[in-house]
Amino acid sequence: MLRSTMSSTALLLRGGNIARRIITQAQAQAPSSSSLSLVASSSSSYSNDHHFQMRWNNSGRMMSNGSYGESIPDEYIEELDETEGEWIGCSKKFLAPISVSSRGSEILNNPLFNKSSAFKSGERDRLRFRGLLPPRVTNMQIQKERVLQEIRVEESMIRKHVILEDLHDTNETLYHRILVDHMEEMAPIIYTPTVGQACNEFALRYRRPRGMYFSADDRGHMAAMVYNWPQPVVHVIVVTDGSRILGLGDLGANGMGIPIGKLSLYCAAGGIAPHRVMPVVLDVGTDNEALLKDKFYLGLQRPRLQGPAYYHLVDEFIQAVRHRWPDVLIQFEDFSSDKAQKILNKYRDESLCFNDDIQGTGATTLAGVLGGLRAKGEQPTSLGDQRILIAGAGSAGIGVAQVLLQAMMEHGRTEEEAKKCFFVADHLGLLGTERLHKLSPEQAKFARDTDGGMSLSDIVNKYKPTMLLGMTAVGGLFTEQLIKDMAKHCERPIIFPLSNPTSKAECSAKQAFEWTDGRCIFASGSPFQPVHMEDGRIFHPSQCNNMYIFPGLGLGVTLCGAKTVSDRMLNVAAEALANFVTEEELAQGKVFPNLSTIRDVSKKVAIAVIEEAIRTGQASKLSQREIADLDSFVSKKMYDPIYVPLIEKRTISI
Ligand SMILES: NC(=O)c1ccc[n+]([C@@H]2O[C@H](COP(=O)([O-])OP(=O)(O)OC[C@H]3O[C@@H](n4cnc5c(N)ncnc54)[C@H](O)[C@@H]3O)[C@@H](O)[C@H]2O)c1
Ligand SMILES: O=C(O)C[C@H](O)C(=O)O
Ligand SMILES: [Mg+2]
Repeated sequence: MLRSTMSSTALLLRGGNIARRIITQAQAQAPSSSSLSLVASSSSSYSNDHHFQMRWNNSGRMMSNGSYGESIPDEYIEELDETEGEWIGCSKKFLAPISVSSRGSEILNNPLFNKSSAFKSGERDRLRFRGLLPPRVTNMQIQKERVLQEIRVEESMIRKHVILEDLHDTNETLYHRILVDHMEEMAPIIYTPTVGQACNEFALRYRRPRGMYFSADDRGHMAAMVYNWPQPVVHVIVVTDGSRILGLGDLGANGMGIPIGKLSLYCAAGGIAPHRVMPVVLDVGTDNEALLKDKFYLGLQRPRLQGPAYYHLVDEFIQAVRHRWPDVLIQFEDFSSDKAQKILNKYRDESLCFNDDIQGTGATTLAGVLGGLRAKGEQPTSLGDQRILIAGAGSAGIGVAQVLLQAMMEHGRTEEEAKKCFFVADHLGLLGTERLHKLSPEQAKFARDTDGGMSLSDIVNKYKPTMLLGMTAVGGLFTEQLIKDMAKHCERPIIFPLSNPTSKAECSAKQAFEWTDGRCIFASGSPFQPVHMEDGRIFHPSQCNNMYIFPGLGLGVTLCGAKTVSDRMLNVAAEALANFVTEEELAQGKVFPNLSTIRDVSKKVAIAVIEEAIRTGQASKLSQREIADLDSFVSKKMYDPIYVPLIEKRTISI
């Protein structure tokens, strides 16, 4: 049964004694290293929570183990081919099987377990679906190539999105593999900007259920409803009430596309296992006239709940999920700004939650700004010397202002000094103290004593800002004149039109580079193609999107057992992201790392967040051993989409 050479060894491990035999063999062939590790990992494919690792030294003594102690349950070994269980590189990673309670067509129809044509012959017999699949066995590589081919010949972004979401509904492992391996190409399809169109057309394209809906008609039932969710453990929830989907406004229950897209990134970029996430829509109605009349719309066709009734519904939802999953991270997403900050303020100190549009965007933008300063040859301390014009005083604009202010204070400025750096404007012009009574406490902090109501162009000409950040959801707001005026006063203006999707960007990358003669430092919320200037120069625009922060932040807080998300965590996350940008990238005009590195970025962000949690005594879940080597702890916990051998539960349980 046991193959004798390491290179081709691929074994389904089922016994402690045999495991030792494998190790002995492996040792014999191991390079000069003093230890060799056998990692039996079900975390790699299905969860972050079952994982064991054993190390033997060269004399055959076990050096360390994981949660399963010294021996693996006494079963037997079965030969498999390389794609089922395999030794990977010199880390000699070995995949343990997953035991599943279903079999036959149930498995084929379960997107978490389905491998489609890649089910091996033995597995087809073992799980009793021989004959239910076409006979030829392929592998994941071939499957991936087929899907990529299908996506690449398709020109329409929304059709590409549909192809990928169909795959998401049928084979999550392959779906996430494709995202991990081709993040730069796939992110704009499954996430921003295409997810905006997917939300607009959500009801029209609705096929299979994904996520949970808690509606105004479910009041009083939510504590019971949460038990309808099929997974016993959930680590991350992304919830929206659909009231401000990207810059597209109130899309009601159609907003479900956003939690789905964000959670795909949690899995592929942040290494959270797909069965540990739950997308949620709170359907409190909609004030979108078109949806109220749309016969295909699937949400409640009545005006939105307001006032206490609204907040009671939110509260019932929070209590319900906390009751079933006390440690779950709740990410609030795309709530309209009048509600977003209030909800965050209510829950942030008592439970593990954060608002991505306020805090995630703040941390991401801080990282981009620090990158911009580096590109200009300036130190982070010079943040407090900047003049920052923020167009848009909603949750995003004020969230960014708050995080930047905090960072300035960390670099030695007083709050009063730091506040002077900001010029925050909304649709009525510069926030001024004369309208304090109409501003939220968070906005009021940035109101200026003079020039209240001043227009963007007058602010630029009078105060000569060094940075222009757009979070207005007004496409084209940054006109040629405005940008040219910026560039007149500042050698290298930082220009970030952050509104999404692309149609709402305050200006395009091409416009910003052309209007500043290539001098600006640019990043946008939605992606733009490289800009080819007439003189032959090529600029590579960066994407300043909160996807660089939330997956790693979520991974960090859930792994370490943090009870809350602190401001410092966001700050260290931003610094970790900023430090990830290489000199080479900066030289190309980029202030964010390539998306292809996002898993490494998320890991660094997670480690920074965990270190902060350790510092403040919040890392309740971690052992000393894990704390001593956070890098390998986090790496091992990250979900990696690969096919793992499946066996029937009654035969073995590990
Ligand atoms: N890049 C990212 O990661 C990211 C993150 C969060 C939000 N966003 C985007 O930011 C945008 C805003 O989000 P929000 O939640 O703050 O929305 P919001 O509607 O609450 O805020 C918009 C703000 O823009 C102001 N505004 C409107 N017209 C203006 C004008 N002509 N001049 C100046 N200000 C004007 C409004 O008064 C309001 O203060 C959205 O498009 C969203 O997609 C991007
Ligand atoms: O969803 C995004 O792409 C970023 C942000 O959360 C937004 O609301 O625009
Ligand atoms: Mg958002």
